[in-house]
Amino acid sequence: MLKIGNYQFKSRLLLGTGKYENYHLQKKAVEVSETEVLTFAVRRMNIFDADQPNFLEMIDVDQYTLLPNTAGAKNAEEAVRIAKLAKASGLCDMIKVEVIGDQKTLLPDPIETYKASETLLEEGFIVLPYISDDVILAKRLQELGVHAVMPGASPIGSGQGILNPMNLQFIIEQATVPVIVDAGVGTPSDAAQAMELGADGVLLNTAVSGAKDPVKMSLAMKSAIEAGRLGYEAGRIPKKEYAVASSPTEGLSTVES
Ligand SMILES: CC(=O)[C@@H](O)[C@H](O)COP(=O)(O)O
Repeated sequence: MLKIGNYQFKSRLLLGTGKYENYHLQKKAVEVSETEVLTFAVRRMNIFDADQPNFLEMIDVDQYTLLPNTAGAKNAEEAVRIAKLAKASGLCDMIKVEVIGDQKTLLPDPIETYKASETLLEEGFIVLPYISDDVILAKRLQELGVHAVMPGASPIGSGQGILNPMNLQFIIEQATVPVIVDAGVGTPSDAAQAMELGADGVLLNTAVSGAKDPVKMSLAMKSAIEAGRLGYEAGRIPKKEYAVASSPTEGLSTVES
């Protein structure tokens, strides 16, 4: 079970809701993923305009936890405003804090993310900050009281996979809250790697929405995350420098020639 604040999820895959070719394809991709959490950018979705098409109308919203995110915010003040708007509209009290500090790399601003998280915690939100794979920032945020940390594998939408597995491992080793690897996952093996490292979950969007066959990729991601988690729980064998025979050679009668 993935536990974030007072929420519990069987699935460890969290899906974004942007950039699909059409809503029908998206609906199918979401269904096969068996995700329980869908994140969406409050500012970019037409949730406040009844005349505009809205993906949420396509699905049974009661089946999902809708995780609003503050994408589009450039500072803490904007992120807090977006989060409050989402909460006031009756959406989830969980918020993915996303404050982008640079439009070219789309990397999160650590200082504004920290400030926004602090205010939102004071306001009673369940706070999930999206951060770079910064070990110390993850530690400081969890000391602040956030409910999960969401380090990026690589830049949003880049599909480059986990660029610094050592940093992720350090974040996971010291974690007292769930670690959700968020952004940059390109392939099922990236997602499996995150889970094998001990991540509690993976949030992804582009790898599925941009795939040639999003429905198939969604299924592949689901399987990879489950396999990676199983592998982590099973415990990998230690790496050795030299070969060790797989078949036991001791205690066997030797065949003389
Ligand atoms: C949907 C969402 O929240 C994105 O900001 C997220 O970070 C996903 O990134 P990818 O598109 O790289 O999976």
